[in-house]
Amino acid sequence: MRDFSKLTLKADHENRPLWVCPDGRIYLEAQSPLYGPAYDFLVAIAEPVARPEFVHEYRITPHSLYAAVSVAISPEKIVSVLDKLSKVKLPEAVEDFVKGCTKNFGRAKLVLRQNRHYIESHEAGALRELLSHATIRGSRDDVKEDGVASEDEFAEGEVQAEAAANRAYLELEAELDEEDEDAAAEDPKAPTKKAAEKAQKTLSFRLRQGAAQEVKRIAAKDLEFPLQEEYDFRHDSVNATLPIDLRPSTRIRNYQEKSLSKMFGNGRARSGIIVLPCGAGKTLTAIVAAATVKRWTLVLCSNATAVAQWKNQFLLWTTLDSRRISLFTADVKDDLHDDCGILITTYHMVSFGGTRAAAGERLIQQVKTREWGLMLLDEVHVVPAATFRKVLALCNAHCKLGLTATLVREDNLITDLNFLIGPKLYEANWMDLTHAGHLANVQCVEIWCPMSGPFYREYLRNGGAGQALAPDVDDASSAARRRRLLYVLNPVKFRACEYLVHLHEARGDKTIVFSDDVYALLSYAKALERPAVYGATKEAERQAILASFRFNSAVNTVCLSKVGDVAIDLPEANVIVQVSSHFGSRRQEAQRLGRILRAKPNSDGTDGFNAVFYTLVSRDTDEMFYSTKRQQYLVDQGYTFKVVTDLPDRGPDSVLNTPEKELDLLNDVLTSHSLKEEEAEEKAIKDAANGGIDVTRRATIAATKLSGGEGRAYYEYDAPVTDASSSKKRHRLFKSRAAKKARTK
Ligand SMILES: Nc1ncnc2c1ncn2[C@@H]1O[C@H](COP(=O)(O)OP(=O)(O)OP(=O)(O)O)[C@@H](O)[C@H]1O
Repeated sequence: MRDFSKLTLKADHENRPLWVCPDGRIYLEAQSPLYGPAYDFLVAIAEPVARPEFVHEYRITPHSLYAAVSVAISPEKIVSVLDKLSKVKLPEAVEDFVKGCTKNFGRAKLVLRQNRHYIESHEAGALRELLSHATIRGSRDDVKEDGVASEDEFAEGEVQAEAAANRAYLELEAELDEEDEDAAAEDPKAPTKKAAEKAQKTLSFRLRQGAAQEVKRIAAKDLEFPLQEEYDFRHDSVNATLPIDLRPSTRIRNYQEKSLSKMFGNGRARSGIIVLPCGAGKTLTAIVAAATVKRWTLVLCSNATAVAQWKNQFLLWTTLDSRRISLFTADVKDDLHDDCGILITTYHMVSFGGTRAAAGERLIQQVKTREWGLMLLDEVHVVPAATFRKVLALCNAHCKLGLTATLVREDNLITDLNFLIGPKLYEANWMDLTHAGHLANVQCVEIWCPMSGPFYREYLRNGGAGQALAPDVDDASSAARRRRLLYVLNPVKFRACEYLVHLHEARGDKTIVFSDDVYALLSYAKALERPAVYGATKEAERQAILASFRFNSAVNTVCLSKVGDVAIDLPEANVIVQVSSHFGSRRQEAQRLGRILRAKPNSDGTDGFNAVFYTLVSRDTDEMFYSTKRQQYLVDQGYTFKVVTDLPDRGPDSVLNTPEKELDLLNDVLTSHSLKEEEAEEKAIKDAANGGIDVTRRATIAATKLSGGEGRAYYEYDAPVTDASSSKKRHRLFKSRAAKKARTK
């Protein structure tokens, strides 16, 4: 419990939009006339935590401050603007935190010259602090042979190396000491010519090949000394220029411009991450960055389909000659352009450690030895941490731009991204983009489906709702799988899905039925008589199904497995019916919603919504808990979930309209223990990513975290579950428990 009652309100607090709390939390009133400028400022200096309709929550963290300072917002400015916008007197703790966290920012830089990394600083003390860490010291290359570091100074050191391994460090130590002494001896009020020269002098030391990443990580994490990465591309006289310009018809939107202005703030290119919702145009934003830097550009995608899409987008938005774009995938290995060009490939193609064919080997050597001007990293949230690190260690780029829709991962690479790529440069607000018409206005609906009696009985026998496994069920993992199938194929849920598919087809909508479980997906597709695309679907068949969904008005529904979460482009889709989801993954939920986020004209004009995201959840099962957890990210972006407890079904027209058919389905579920479809799916997803991009990482979460409705916003339609009429729809086990509880009260 946080008590902020001692904050001192300013007299004119009504005119100010922020509450700044001593623990670094900031609350923004979204109705304030100053919302626009306050939002722009906050998004630059703090992390958005939740942005529902009326009050947004942000938090100042060392990373967010690092990002702010790297886009040239000084600590003094952060403090003064916060104070100006705050309704309360700025807490001292906040001021101290800002100053403490930012004291080292911008003091040293990591720069690339002739394909080698250097740490540069104007301050001797900064380099000494960095070199005080044994690993950084050990990562230092010989400083004398490159001639870049001020050789005279380093050579003047009086300390003799006692051990060969320590030699370079000791020399630098001595030089840095001398530099400090000189500086202290000078009168700060009347700087001499020598002092002025010294102030301009850039000290640097060179790092061993491949050590830059680790040095950056240690500097940021252990020494709280983030190394800035900037590329002065306009004055790069070493690397060739790429003849790339935007087409005259290309117009970028204001949020795309804003994100780019953070990247190119001072005429140099800064490394970092741009976070834009799915469908908001990350690709074009990155293409504009490439057209600004105009140097060798390496684009890394999560799979081969995305590689082809990127090439098309470069040709669509720019005047670049297609011969300057090379692709590197399992099937295509274009040579790099002789002069200057763009290479589009996948993370896996670069990180692959096995034996390559001659063409692949030749290309990868070029990738490794080239000094890339810009590296564009697509979908940074889905790449496995090890692959990511390997790719970044292999390729040297002056500037790295990461792109993502959701800066959430179920592993801890998110904090690592701050030093592997750079700080978050910009994060757009989903709701602002929706209101401006750049994204579809999506209505999120959760439909609670009671379990049918026989299915629930089996669910409990197999260990559902905290029950012990029935004596004849001995294999816990098969039981878990069976439980999952039982709630996914719950006949009530099936009929709800059938109803929605028919409803939206009649309205001329384009509907995607999503199921993570392939067995369930195929069962739904077969019963609904609609096409399905999943991991094992052959490429030609997949293309044919997706093309007919997009362009044939007679094919308005497609069933998709998790292969559809990334790199399947279906801009026409405006309805999602999610029948099965992968545990509690917030990222996957956001990505799925992203499939229907492309801006579209109102299809029916109801309530201003032009897309619907239905999640069907079997009541009183584990799915309820997972669903809450999954929705958290979207709730934080301002989406509200309407809960519907009583959806009509197709009655006698349903394909599951008799108890006998339900029992047949139950029988199928109970006899289908095999995991082979799931294994085939995993393999196909990996193959699609050229062997190894894990898009299905499972979350390991404490059970307690699954149970709370923390921060969840929803409206319940129809009768609330606690009222007497709704208890009729409850499963009898819960009814008898509720009755027992009532009796004991
Ligand atoms: N400035 C713009 N002007 C016109 N169209 C744009 C603009 N920016 C993006 N678009 C269009 O918006 C659509 C979505 O763009 P894009 O595929 O880059 O989005 P994304 O953010 O990468 O989405 P996803 O995460 O789903 O891949 C594309 O059809 C693109 O052509």
